[in-house]
Amino acid sequence: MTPETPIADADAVQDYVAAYLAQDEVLAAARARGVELGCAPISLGTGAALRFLTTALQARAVVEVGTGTGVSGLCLLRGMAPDGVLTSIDVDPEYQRVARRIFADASLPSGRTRLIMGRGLEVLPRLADGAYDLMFVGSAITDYPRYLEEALRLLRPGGVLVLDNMLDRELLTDPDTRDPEAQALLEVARAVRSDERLAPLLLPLGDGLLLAAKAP
Ligand SMILES: C[S@@+](CC[C@H](N)C(=O)[O-])C[C@H]1O[C@@H](n2cnc3c(N)ncnc32)[C@H](O)[C@@H]1O
Repeated sequence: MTPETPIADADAVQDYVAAYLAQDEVLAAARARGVELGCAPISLGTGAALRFLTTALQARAVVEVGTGTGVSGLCLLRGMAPDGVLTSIDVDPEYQRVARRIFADASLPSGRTRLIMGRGLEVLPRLADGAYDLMFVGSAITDYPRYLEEALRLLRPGGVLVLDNMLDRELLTDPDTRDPEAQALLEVARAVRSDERLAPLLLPLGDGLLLAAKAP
């Protein structure tokens, strides 16, 4: 489908969104590996949004939690400045091994990516204050409220926090309101909305993308 084709139904909307993301062979391979390994790569629309954001921010330093097989990393890097560095954190060394290979296949110099193995909440406190243009988080939902605290410290003024899965239907329609993941989503959404230092924007892409820009 091309952007000129009329939109017929909900599935067609996803194709329509996808037409805005140039998915070359490397990106398609990263996505296929992610699906094969069961690590749920970001959606095409989310990828387009990440590339858009790093381009608009002229990002030179980005941090993400949840490397996976490198789909989100590739999208972020494609918008970043040519000498920009992506710091990507994951608990799983196997996923990071696959992502390292994908980044090499994309002809990215090794200095453009810094892959750190560990839990987000253990690694983020070691990173420098105010040094990042964008932080992307797509894993460990129960930790989201703590990621927000870290983002407020790590982002430069004008920097953007991007949280994925914010409209996860299964979680948000779960009748068991004590579910820790559902609680964490609601808590972080409330915290973002009520923080005067942040300008929020919720986009219905993928499982829901919450953007929060830190006031200059
Ligand atoms: C949904 S996948 C990420 C997909 C990736 N963003 C992509 O588009 O290819 C989630 C990843 O987060 C990692 N992960 C889970 N909990 C984590 C944590 N507490 N800290 C860091 N990484 C974590 C998993 O190992 C997995 O690779």
